[in-house]
Amino acid sequence: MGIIVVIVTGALMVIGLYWFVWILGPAERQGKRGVNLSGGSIAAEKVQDNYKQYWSFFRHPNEIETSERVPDFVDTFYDLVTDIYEWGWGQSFHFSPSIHGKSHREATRIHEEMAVDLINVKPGDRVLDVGCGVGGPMRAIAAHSRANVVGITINEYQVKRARQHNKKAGLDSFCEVVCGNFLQMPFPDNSFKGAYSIEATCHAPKLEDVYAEIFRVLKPGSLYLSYEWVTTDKYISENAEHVAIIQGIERGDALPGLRSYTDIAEAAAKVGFEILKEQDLAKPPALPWWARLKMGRFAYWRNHILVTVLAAVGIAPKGTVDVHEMLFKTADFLTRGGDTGIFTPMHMILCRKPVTDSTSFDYC
Ligand SMILES: C=C(CC[C@@H](C)[C@H]1CC[C@H]2C3=CC[C@H]4[C@H](C)[C@@H](O)CC[C@]4(C)[C@H]3CC[C@]12C)C(C)C
Ligand SMILES: C[S@@+](CC[C@H](N)C(=O)[O-])C[C@H]1O[C@@H](n2cnc3c(N)ncnc32)[C@H](O)[C@@H]1O
Repeated sequence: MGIIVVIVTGALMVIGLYWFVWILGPAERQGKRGVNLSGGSIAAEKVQDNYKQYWSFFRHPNEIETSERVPDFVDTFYDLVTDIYEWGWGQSFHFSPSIHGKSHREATRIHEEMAVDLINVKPGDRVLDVGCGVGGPMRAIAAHSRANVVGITINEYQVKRARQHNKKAGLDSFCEVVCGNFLQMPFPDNSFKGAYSIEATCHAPKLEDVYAEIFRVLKPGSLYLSYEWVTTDKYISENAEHVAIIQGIERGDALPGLRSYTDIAEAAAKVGFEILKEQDLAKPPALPWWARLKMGRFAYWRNHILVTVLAAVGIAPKGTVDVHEMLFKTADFLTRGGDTGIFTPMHMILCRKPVTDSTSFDYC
């Protein structure tokens, strides 16, 4: 009898310790804890309703390409997912190629630093981060380049989080965060010496519209780099499995219809950019960007149990379980997109705003 009590007590202590570490401990070494999951700026009791509205809107992404309501629903999406992303992924909301011998964190940073290295900015230059999330890339880029980075995101909650992180990292004098729509940016013409967007412009219903805005605010002669989400040349629109994978990615990531890799340079050229370079960074010899998603599978199950328990006891908002389940399924679609090679989240394009006779005077 005595031995059974000891074993049961020991087992309970181990389980308790496990939950303590995973509930109270942050998933990616820093950032969110499970007990702090929220619905962003949405009141806890409205999270489930907002999730339902989001889901019914994004059920048919191809049919909503022209909808003016897209930015509002993208905003709702980021209220719903921002805490879960930070908790389970970190402060950089994007993928990067895996690198032998380097951690995810290091690989992420290398991918971010490459973006700013390619746009040739100097210390003190004013650079625009289009769709900045909670600012993981912005901080890495400011620290690496000593440029002044201005980030824009449509989501108020992300602005709050990004400013907190900037301050905590001691980078608030280099990093500014603005809440706004990248389709109508609150910046004067010719006001930035460089711009980049990391896995963000895929949310624009029409790529030309956001590219035209970026073109407008850039100084002539300066460079813009983007990592785009696209279907590759392996995607066959008559293949039912391919279509299901792409639809799964669109629905779970608030995308108003994924574009083909051929659309990117076309959109950039249409608004006036010169194309300097275009490359799918996911192609071999790059190691799979989706390896991190695959490796996390066990953690997702654990997170699912955790979120269910936290929602049941009223710590996390009720709809958190639905949102987490949606992300769980999305991770699978993304992995299949990577395995089949029909999708890439890192189709890179590097462009320049040309210097014309009438504008050359502005570039100094
Ligand atoms: C660029 C975009 C976001 C890309 C990624 C940062 C996110 C895409 C899918 C997300 C996740 C899927 C599974 C989640 C898991 C179930 C949970 O337990 C922990 C968080 C996840 C790993 C989450 C993290 C972020 C993503 C990888 C899009 C929106 C354009
Ligand atoms: C997947 S996150 C990437 C964030 C950041 N680039 C990173 O890598 O961490 C996409 C970002 O684009 C922003 N976004 C989407 N649509 C937007 C719009 N219309 N205007 C401004 N920001 C937008 C989202 O709010 C979010 O911050």
